[in-house]
Amino acid sequence: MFISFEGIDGSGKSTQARRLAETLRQSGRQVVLTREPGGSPGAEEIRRLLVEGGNERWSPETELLLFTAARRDHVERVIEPAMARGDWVITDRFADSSRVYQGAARASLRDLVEALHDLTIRLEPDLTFVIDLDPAISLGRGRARGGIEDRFEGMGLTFQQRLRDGFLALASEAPERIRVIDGSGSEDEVAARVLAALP
Ligand SMILES: Nc1ncnc2c1ncn2[C@@H]1O[C@H](COP(=O)(O)OP(=O)(O)OP(=O)(O)O)[C@@H](O)[C@H]1O
Ligand SMILES: Cc1cn([C@H]2C[C@H](O)[C@@H](COP(=O)(O)O)O2)c(=O)[nH]c1=O
Repeated sequence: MFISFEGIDGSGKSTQARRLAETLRQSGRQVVLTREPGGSPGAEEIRRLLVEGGNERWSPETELLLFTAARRDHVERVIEPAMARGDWVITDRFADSSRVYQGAARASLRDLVEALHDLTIRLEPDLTFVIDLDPAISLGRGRARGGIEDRFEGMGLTFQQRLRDGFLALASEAPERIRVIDGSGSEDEVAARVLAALP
């Protein structure tokens, strides 16, 4: 089973991905918990290029190519081998992040995002949880981690609202794969909603 967690910056994806992995491990399953951009040594190097780039270093097209190259390596080196072993794979972000951040909210690269995905990735999660949260709340969960996430968070409330709309639009296009989880309330409350939405 291949599961992705998606959503705007600070919505609680990493927390919920980790909690689901812990719950599944407690029930005896082998689980690989991973993330994007990154998840494999090569993809983590590409993540550093994106982080160190700052806002001005890469054009939107180059940035999309870097995210896609990182994903290709992650799929080849981590996700597919884990699935071949029969492990569960839980990833904190996958292709829907490119669809929304690069394809919908930031630049008009939607067709290129899909073309690159079809040519080089050709894999979708069995199940995707979009952790949905009002950006006023996620931005309020103030963190200053100094990384790529801050770059997008720094683009403000309007941008984060566009991202949220993008994830909700994707969910309505693929209801068989994507479950929207209310990300408000305590960690425990959100974790219970995720578990209740597992098939
Ligand atoms: N339900 C919750 N209520 C309050 N705080 C939360 C909740 N879930 C997570 N947090 C806190 O909010 C912050 C962001 O959570 P987390 O890192 O899980 O989000 P994220 O969506 O993975 O963020 P990013 O995409 O920016 O990496 C963390 O400090 C985390 O401890
Ligand atoms: C996979 C992927 C990610 N992004 C953006 C989304 C976030 O702002 C950062 C990653 O930060 P996180 O704290 O690790 O979630 O990168 C993107 O724009 N496109 C992508 O494909």
